[in-house]
Order: sequence, then structure tokens, then C-alpha cells
Amino acid sequence: MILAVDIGNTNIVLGVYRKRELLHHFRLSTARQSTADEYGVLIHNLFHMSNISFKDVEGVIISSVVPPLVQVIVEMCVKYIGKDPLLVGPGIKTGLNLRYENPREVGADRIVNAVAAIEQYKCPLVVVDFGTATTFDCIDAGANYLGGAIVPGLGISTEALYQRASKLPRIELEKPKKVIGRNTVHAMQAGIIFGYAGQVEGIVRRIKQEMNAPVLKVIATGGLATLIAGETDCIDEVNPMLTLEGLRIIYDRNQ
Ligand SMILES: Nc1ncnc2c1ncn2[C@@H]1O[C@H](COP(=O)(O)OP(=O)(O)O)[C@@H](O)[C@H]1O
Ligand SMILES: CC(C)(COP(=O)(O)O)[C@@H](O)C(=O)NCCC(=O)O
Ligand SMILES: [K+]
Repeated sequence: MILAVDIGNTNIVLGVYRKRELLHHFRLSTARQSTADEYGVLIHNLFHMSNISFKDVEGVIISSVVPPLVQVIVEMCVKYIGKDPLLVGPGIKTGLNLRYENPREVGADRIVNAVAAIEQYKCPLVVVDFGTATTFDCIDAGANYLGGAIVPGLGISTEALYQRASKLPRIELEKPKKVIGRNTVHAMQAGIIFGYAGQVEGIVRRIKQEMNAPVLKVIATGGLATLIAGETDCIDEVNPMLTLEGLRIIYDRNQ
């Protein structure tokens, strides 16, 4: 078995693979003050509840966009699983041709998503990851990673309204029945959800133009992908496990 760990700004997602098969996946909160021991207990318990054991883990691969947690999770792996994890970053084989000005700057999750998408779909394509931030990653017909766009995530956007406008409450990220809201909560939900869908459509349209690729597959992933994919035709497919798949593929490429 191998353990794939994606450390995002909101959630740490773990996947347990046997060869190419995802046997289990778990989602933990990203808590920057948590210790290696605390994550060790949590993950050990999740393994126990799923009838699997740290002893069966042959290797671990980690991608992180939260630098302070990398050492914590590495320490957890060494201390409790007894394995030195592979870190997605400089020096690791991803097989991806990065056209970013400074390839070290690209978020590891974006690299991992791109690797998985190239393996599973036909290029050219765009990956949209609805996480803490929403990222757009563009891959051309030759499978080169071109770059993309970063926008405030749905959660961040919603939170900003609540924090910066005294009379706006904290709301649930739910689709309202109508775009014309007749109370504050519905009006905010309409603005956030339908506005976000429009934003995605607008960015994808411009990407198609700039890439000169009228036919471009658009894959969505991340915690909030389904919510927005339901509101726009520009997303072809939702693949919630894309990041874990990418980690598994990169792990294999480095054996
Ligand atoms: N299965 C799910 N269903 C609905 N919302 C989810 C799910 N998983 C995560 N979320 C929410 O989606 C948001 C982004 O999560 P995630 O994609 O894990 O972000 P990140 O990669 O930045 O940690 C968070 O607000 C999280 O609570
Ligand atoms: C854009 C991100 C914050 C997205 O992170 P997430 O929402 O998945 O937590 C992350 O990919 C990141 O920190 N990237 C570095 C900057 C870049 O990709 O150019
Ligand atoms: K992510």
C-alpha cells in the first residue's frame, strides 16, 4: 500500500492505494498548530477504523501548499509509519514540462492535478480546483503546463462579505432558488454561487481564446467543484480524486 497526502490550506486529504486502486480516503482539517503526534493519533485511528495498518504502508508521497505543515507531516510519517516520504517539489520526477517563469513557484497541488489530468484525459485541457483558492491550470495539446489563474475561493469570498460588511451575516454555501434574492441570505447566496459560475465561464472563455483551442476539456476538482459544476456548462467533468491520483502517478514515476 502507498499513502498519498495532499496538504491544502483548508484540508489535508489522504489516500491509501493498493497498486492503482484507491482503497480509502480521509479528509482532515489543516491545523497549522497541530503537532506530528496529534496527526499521528488521528491518522492511526482512521487506519484502525478502516482495518488497515501502518505496517502495510510501503511508501508515502506528500504534496503541500502549506510550508509550516510539511515538517510536521514528515515527522509523523517517520515516527509512526517508519517511512521517509517523497515530497513533490524540486528534484522529484513529475514528467511535467512547466512553462511557468519560475517553476519552483507553482503550487505542488497544481502540478499534481496537471499530471493526473494529462494521464487521464486528452489534451489540451484546463483543470479547475475549487479549494481555498480556485486555481485554473492550462495544459496545451503537447501536454505542456502553461500556467493559469488564481482567484479567491468560494469560502474566502463568502467570508469576506461577512467580515467586511457589518450587516452581512455568515451564510451557508448553498444554491438559492432564484437569482433575485428577496432577503439578505438569498441575495448573498445568489451573488456568490451564480457570480462564481459566471466567473469560471469568463475565465475559461478567455483561456480558450488565448490558447487558440476552441475545443478544450475542462476538469473540475476540489471540495466545492460539484456545487459550481452544476451551475455551468463549461465544466465537462468533476473528478474529486484528481489530486490523489496525481500523487499516486508521481510516486510510481519515482520508484
Ligand atoms: N466533500 C466535500 N463536500 C463539500 N464541501 C467540501 C468537501 N470537501 C471539502 N469541502 C469544502 O471545500 C472547501 C475547499 O476544500 P479543499 O478543496 O480541501 O481546499 P484546500 O485544497 O485548499 O484545502 C472547504 O471549505 C471545505 O470545507
Ligand atoms: C494557489 C494555491 C494557494 C491553492 O491552494 P489551495 O486552495 O489548494 O489550498 C496554491 O496552489 C499555492 O499556494 N500556489 C503557489 C502560487 C502559484 O501556484 O503560483
Ligand atoms: K487543493
